[in-house]
Amino acid sequence: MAYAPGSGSGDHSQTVANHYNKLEESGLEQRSRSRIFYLRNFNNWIKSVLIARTLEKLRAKDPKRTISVLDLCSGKGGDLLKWKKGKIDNLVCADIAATSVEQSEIRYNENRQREGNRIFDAEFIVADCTKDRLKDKYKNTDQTFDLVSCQFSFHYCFESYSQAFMMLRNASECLRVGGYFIGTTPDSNELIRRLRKSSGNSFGNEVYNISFSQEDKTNFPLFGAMYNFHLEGVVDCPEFLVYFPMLERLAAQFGLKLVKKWSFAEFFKHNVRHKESLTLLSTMQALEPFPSIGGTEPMSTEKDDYKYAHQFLSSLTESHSQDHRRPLRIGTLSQAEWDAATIYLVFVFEKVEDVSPPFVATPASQRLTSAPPSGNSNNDGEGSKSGS
Ligand SMILES: C[S@@+](CC[C@H](N)C(=O)[O-])C[C@H]1O[C@@H](n2cnc3c(N)ncnc32)[C@H](O)[C@@H]1O
Repeated sequence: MAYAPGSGSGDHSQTVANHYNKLEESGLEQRSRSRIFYLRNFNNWIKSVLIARTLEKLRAKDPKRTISVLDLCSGKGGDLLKWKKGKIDNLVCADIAATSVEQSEIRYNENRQREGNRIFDAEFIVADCTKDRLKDKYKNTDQTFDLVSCQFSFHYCFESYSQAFMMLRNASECLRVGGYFIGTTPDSNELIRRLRKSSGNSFGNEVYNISFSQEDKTNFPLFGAMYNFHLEGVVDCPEFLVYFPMLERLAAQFGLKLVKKWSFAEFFKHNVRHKESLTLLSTMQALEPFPSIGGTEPMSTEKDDYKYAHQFLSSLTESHSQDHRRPLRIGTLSQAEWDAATIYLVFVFEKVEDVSPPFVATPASQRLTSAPPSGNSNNDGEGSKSGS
């Protein structure tokens, strides 16, 4: 199987913007009734931990430093609270969906009022982060960042080489040396592995579905490898495979070096050992109580969806003393939600040098010989891996 050079077949940015603009903001009550209530909370937990750990790393290097953040594709401001908890000083949010940007600005202003102005300063920009140069849009012409975050959105830029180039330019151009570029995005190896296991051109379950329009399961273009992603009640739009070795290569041109890449499963296992992250897991209701708490129905009606939780609980019960009064209860995700969560990976790049970016974009794809992903999930581990 090979990745072939490609430049993307069409412009889907507007389709994506329209989709997110139309998306209603759901209230807490509505969210808690959603089939993916715990999945959404789990994804939020991943982001919270990633953000908190990265801010810790920045502060360990220089405790007194003020912290400026760029949130690329910031959406409706779902991470505003995380930035507040992280006690950052400045935030710039940019997103293509004008309605979302407006909603996030309102949310920020309400928050600022409640806090008597004692929260970070913020700026909100409507922009296509894959086509517009953000440096030209910041209020502060000398703007620099310590952290750039791109959550659940980076994949949109792999529509074409020039879009990926601009996204990385935006991510790195104002990032200071020693700063980090962090994000979450689908793992193309995992998507292709699941696609190949399926009999047709799509796969999924009751909470998510991914369908490819191309018939060929062996060759994918480096850019513009499109699939439709459907997540129950939240997302239904075109996305693009991010071939990670290509991302690393492009990032290197902008002075960004991969520090770490984890699958969500690895990230969870690693961070759940951390006391604060464990506490946060329960505060954020990121896992479903099993067995369910009196009177509440389990999220999934499929008994098999809790097979592993059941086995784990039985093993605990056997080793647990019999005289306790409260029933043993653990946290889990239904299998369908876990399968949707484990499509994703977490990445952390560090800006290691200020480079003059190659502003004339010679498609690196032209220079990349076929570089097959192994078809194995989570196999790249730590550090960088060349794509050719
Ligand atoms: C799944 S949402 C994630 C939002 C936010 N980062 C979060 O984690 O809550 C994807 C976001 O990417 C934005 N987006 C998609 N393509 C974009 C582009 N080309 N430029 C800027 N934003 C884009 C969408 O408008 C949407 O708000």
